Amino acid sequence: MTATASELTPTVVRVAVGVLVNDQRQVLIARRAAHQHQGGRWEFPGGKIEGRENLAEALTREFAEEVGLVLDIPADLAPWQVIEHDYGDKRVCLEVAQIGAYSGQPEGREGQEVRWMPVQALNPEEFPAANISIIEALQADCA
Ligand SMILES: Nc1nc2c([nH]c(=O)n2[C@H]2C[C@H](O)[C@@H](COP(=O)(O)OP(=O)(O)OP(=O)(O)O)O2)c(=O)[nH]1
Ligand SMILES: [Mg+2]
Repeated sequence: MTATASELTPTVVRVAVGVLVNDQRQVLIARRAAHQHQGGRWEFPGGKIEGRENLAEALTREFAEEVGLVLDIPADLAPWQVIEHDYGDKRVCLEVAQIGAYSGQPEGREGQEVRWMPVQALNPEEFPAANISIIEALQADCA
């Protein structure tokens, strides 16, 4: 029997991820809730790209919902990195963007821990495995 396209191509979840570095070379991170996929690990704020959203729209919505920040980013923001990763239980494609400007004070709007972490202190082992190339690039940039 011939396999259907959906059997051959497991769903890849598109995720918008925002990397926000302040002028003290600290990056905004949040702790994923225990019940979530990759629960307990630190992440860069973001989430699933919904419907017809583009990257800027998804990041704007997620940063408002999750950390209460208003982003000042171009509507046609292009990803800095695109990372496909297969966790075994879930396949993701992270569209990672650097956030140039924002307003507001970050707070965990969903009860999660949120903090500014010095870029050089980021430990890849505390993040989802897909994040390694993000952390390596940030640490090289800020070295
Ligand atoms: N936000 C974010 N997600 C990441 C990172 N690294 C990484 O592998 N992921 C994965 C974990 C999840 O499988 C997926 C993000 O999905 P999510 O469940 O947080 O999406 P969401 O914010 O829309 O949350 P929800 O409403 O569905 O709970 O991407 C990261 O640095 N930030
Ligand atoms: Mg999220």
